[in-house]
Amino acid sequence: MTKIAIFGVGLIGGSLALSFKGKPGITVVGHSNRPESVEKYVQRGVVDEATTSMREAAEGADFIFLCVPVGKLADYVQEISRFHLKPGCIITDVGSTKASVAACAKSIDLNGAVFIGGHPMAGSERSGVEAASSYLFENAFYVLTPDSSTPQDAVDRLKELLVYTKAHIVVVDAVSHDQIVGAISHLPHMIAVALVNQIRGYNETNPLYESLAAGGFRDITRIAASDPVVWRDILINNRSVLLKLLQDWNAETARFMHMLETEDGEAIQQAFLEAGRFRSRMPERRKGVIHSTYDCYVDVPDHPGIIGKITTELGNNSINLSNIQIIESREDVPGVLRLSFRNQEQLDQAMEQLAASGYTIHL
Ligand SMILES: NC(=O)c1ccc[n+]([C@@H]2O[C@H](COP(=O)([O-])OP(=O)(O)OC[C@H]3O[C@@H](n4cnc5c(N)ncnc54)[C@H](O)[C@@H]3O)[C@@H](O)[C@H]2O)c1
Ligand SMILES: O=C(O)C(=O)C[C@]1(C(=O)O)C=C[C@@H](O)C=C1
Repeated sequence: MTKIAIFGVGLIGGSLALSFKGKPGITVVGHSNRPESVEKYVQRGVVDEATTSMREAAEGADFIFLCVPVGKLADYVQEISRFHLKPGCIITDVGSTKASVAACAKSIDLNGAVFIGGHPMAGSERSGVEAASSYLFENAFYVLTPDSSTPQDAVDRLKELLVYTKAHIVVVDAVSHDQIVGAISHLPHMIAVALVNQIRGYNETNPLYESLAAGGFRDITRIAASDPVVWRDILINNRSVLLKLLQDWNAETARFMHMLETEDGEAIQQAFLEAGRFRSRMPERRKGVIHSTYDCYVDVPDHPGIIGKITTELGNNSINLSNIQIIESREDVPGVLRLSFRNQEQLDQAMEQLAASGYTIHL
């Protein structure tokens, strides 16, 4: 039996547990300090067993996944390495920053275990085990950050296990990881939060800001609703990278200020053109909970019960939705729903069914 221990069965830990659970020869054990959480994990069927004892979860494990906030990773590595670990046990983490946890693992005696940093590049603004999904990592990149002293057979064993996540494994060094992920994930989270707070300020004196906020504002600010503790830890941990990135960001906004001050329409057009070209090169392949390649948009009258009506109609025809999202909903005007499916066939069937029922569908 391969024993997998998961510390921190939240969005990411729970999604990993669901990817592994029920696979041949695998048993998944979840850990939480709180007895009520332990009960919840088992009741929800996310893990095979759960315990409040760190020792019980860690000892005998072939793989240990640390899925707690970044600020707690070093404590967990230190605490776990004091137990009697199975020789060759692989300790890995899912933290959104990699350099500090790698340095911590390198600085202590792991008692025969091997540490390999990891980071699945998929997630959501939601948190907790309630948001976990076995599909979260499908088609996403999953970064591993071994260094030159990491035994190759351990890296291979971890890669073999991660096949169950259906993610694409990519090996990057920890420092480059923090630099790149700082730019494509941490900086956007700061910008989204700053933007929402800016508008929240205006809204205090005029609530029309909130009412009129439509697709553009929602698209760019979804991640502003992310977990405060998780993001506090990420940003503080990667602060030296982020301070430099914010300087570059200030230079970008200064460029816009200059274009406006000088009424330089050509430069504005050029900025949109270049951004649009780069953006369109990005493949729409990150499915996870939120992203799906098999999406369609449905115009719906904005009245109570419409979501239930559509889901029932699809369910009655054996068409399974993977996600449903309200893109736009305003008083007295039609709203837009994004419907996501797991494959093209289900999408085609749904579009046919809903069109036959008189809905207007867009791709
Ligand atoms: N949210 C994302 O999109 C995302 C994506 C990839 C990686 N990550 C990383 O995954 C890790 C977990 O994030 P998540 O989104 O699953 O968060 P989450 O809040 O859903 O889960 C965190 C888990 O850690 C536990 N925990 C243990 N000690 C804790 C403490 N002191 N404070 C708070 N929680 C504690 C919580 O009970 C919970 O089970 C983080 O290191 C994060 O950087 C997050
Ligand atoms: O999709 C989201 O909501 C995410 O924030 C996922 C996201 C990202 O920024 O892309 C967030 C943090 C990670 O560590 C990896 C992925």
